[in-house]
Amino acid sequence: MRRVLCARGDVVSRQAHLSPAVLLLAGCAGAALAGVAVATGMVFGTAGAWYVVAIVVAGIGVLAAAALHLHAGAEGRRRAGEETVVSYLESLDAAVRLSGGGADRAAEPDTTRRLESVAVGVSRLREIADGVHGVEALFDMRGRLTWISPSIERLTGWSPAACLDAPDALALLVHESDRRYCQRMAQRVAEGSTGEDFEMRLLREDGRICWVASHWRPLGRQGGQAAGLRMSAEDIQARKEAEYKLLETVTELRRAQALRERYLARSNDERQRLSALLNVIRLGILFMDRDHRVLYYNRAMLDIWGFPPDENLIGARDVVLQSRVAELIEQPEAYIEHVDAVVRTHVVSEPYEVRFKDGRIVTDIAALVEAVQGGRGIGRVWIYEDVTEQRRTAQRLVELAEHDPLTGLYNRRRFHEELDRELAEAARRGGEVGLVAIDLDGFKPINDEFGHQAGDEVLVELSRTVGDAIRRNEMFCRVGGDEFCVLVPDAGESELCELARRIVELIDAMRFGFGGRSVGITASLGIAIYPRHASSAEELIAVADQAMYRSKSGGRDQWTMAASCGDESARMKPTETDEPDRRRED
Ligand SMILES: Nc1nc2c(ncn2[C@@H]2O[C@H](COP(=O)(O)OP(=O)(O)OP(=O)(O)O)[C@@H](O)[C@H]2O)c(=O)[nH]1
Repeated sequence: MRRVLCARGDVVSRQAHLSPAVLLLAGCAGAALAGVAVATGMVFGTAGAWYVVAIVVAGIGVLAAAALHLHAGAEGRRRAGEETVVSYLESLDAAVRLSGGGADRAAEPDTTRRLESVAVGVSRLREIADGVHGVEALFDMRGRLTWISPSIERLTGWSPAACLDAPDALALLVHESDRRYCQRMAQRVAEGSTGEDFEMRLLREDGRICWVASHWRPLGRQGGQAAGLRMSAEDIQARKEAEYKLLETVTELRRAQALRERYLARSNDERQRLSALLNVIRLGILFMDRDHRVLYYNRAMLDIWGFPPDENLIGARDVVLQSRVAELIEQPEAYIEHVDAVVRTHVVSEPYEVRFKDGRIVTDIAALVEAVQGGRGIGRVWIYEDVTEQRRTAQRLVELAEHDPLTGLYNRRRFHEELDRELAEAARRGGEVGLVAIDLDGFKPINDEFGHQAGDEVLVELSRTVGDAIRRNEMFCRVGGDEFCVLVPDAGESELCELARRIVELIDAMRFGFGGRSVGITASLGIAIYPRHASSAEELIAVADQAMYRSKSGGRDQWTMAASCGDESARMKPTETDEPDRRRED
């Protein structure tokens, strides 16, 4: 007899089939008795009577066999019923224990009361089975579903009946990706494992997926052999969705983190490259944030402002920096004023020259650092450049361009510039400008006789001697080989004559020792005054030269004042009658 716990929790006892062997045995017994009766009738000759007896006996035999079999069937059913009852009692015990009942009821001897209890227990079991939240399912050892809780319908949409009718309940209910694993777990339990816990996906009737936490347990294992398998499944879809969401969030976070790290690494690389670049350039770079605190600086900045190479200025306020550098520069107040003015503007500042006490010259330029998204600037960048060398080089170039390299006096180029400027100024103010032209007498013979070096010496010494006699507002220039001139602003005739006289005397007094001999030299001078003698620079030079030539032609070692503008002949060409102003004092 086979017992099946169906979906409603009913016990269905199937009628035992009449065993053919029993019927055969009973028939044989009846036939044997009939045979004995026939044989007896034949022997004793009372065949008709014995036939009747035989038939009766055979009938009795068959009836006896049938009675015996029926008795045996009833006994089997009784035993099976007892087994069922015992099984349910066990379940009931468990149910009663679950529902808080005492164990003593099971010990009551009265069978009726026990059966009533069994009925109550069965009813409770049904309630429990119907009301379980998770899915409970029983399988036989061949893997066939024998019962499943109604909750399967809520979970999957499949009714219990549909599950029971399915040829393979696991194929119906379990997602194909997890099916083999589920079967493997069941197999392990069938082979002796006490239980297997795992998670799997159920396939809903509508095609969607539902995650469950599953447990395979052996059912009624006796002597190591399980009577069936029980599968429990708890709906964990919400948890799985939360896990998925969490996983997605974590994945998203990881992706964002990886992205951030990649950008950070790239940004660090960029910063390193920029820092390397900024550290090799000679410009001092200083970034101040919008709160006037140091944000970044390079090595050159430390160097320019005299900070030690390991100085940490990050976060230092601008006023602190200013107080640190104030003692290094020549006009700290003016510089601080300049900085204050710059930070009030939003434009790129004009280069500002800072002079250091040690002679260095540094320029600064500042610009607002705009925010990427506009709005307020995020700080200010200051760029410092030590221009000391540049200035020195420029100064040297200017000197070379404006000075005579041998004597250091201003050269012809600078003389012309200065002459134009002075004439313009005199014209504007209605003043006068005097020009004294000087040409050495007999310089060539010194070169020829004592060498070029000796000539140079004469030129240098003369420049120094005459230069010492020149006032600060006067300009002494070398305009040719042995030609010089003095530009005298705001000078009257008498002053110019006095100057010429002094120069003639100074040169005349000079002595040089060449070749063991004492050698002297003289000069011829000509004086012209703007605008009295000329109306332009070129004309003034020409008039002064003419006066100078008159000094030469008049015997040298003397000076000559140019004739007045009205005296045409005096300005054009000296003649015998053009007596130069000999004002030379011996
Ligand atoms: N040593 C030297 N000689 C120079 C330099 N520049 C020009 N000279 C020479 O100066 C001389 C100038 O010529 P002149 O003015 O005719 O010589 P001078 O003998 O003074 O003639 P007068 O003016 O007529 O007396 C030339 O011999 C040039 O070679 C220089 O830088 N150094």
